[in-house]
Amino acid sequence: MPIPAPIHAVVFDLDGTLCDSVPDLAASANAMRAALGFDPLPQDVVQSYVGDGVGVLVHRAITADHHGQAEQSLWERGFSEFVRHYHLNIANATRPYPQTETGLGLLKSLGLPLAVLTNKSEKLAVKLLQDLALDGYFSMIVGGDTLPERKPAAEPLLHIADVLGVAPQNVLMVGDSLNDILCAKAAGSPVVGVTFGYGDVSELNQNPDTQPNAWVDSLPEIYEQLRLQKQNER
Ligand SMILES: O=C(O)COP(=O)(O)O
Ligand SMILES: [Mg+2]
Repeated sequence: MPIPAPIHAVVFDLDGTLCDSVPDLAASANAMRAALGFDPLPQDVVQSYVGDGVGVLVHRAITADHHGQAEQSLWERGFSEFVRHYHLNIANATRPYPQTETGLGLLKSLGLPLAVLTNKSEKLAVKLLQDLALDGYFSMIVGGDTLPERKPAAEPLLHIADVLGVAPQNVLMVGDSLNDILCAKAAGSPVVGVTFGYGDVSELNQNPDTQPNAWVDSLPEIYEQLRLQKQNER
């Protein structure tokens, strides 16, 4: 399925879209669990806890349950231990996906402003993008605590569209998970899913409400589609 034209700006999710951050998130979740006296969790279990920000990740990692709510004082100890450890180790093993930099460079060559919209806190997102040397590609970085609401709400994407001066229907959201797709649909923006992230592609495809406009296996595929769009506009 083609991406609806015209696209005047592209907004990227971070974890599972621009970079594989699960190894460091799992290491920090397990450092936190060790500090609280709990056994470590496997990396794929921690992966299933990613996408709603660090506060929710800490609840899930303490209770070892996707829907779990830790007791308040335990959560506070866990949260401060997680953030302390993660801040120091945020880019130990986290790397951009193989085609991330190529894709961002190609999209910038089309003259499109690029932004990041993540549920990570803004401070951690900025640090991670700086440590991965990706920050220079983006005109804006919006985190889960930048505004009163975070993904899947439309607010942060509408805010980015507003600041960039682009109508929401001309902003393309690129993400790996349900929250990215729901946020884009709520904002009235087209959305592309990446098949290499943490979302479940077949589950998301089962329902039109959670299905993106298109799927790609790499970011340069988005460039190819937008380049053809631009050619056809001339
Ligand atoms: O859960 C998080 O901390 C962030 O996840 P996201 O970058 O995919 O929004
Ligand atoms: Mg993601």
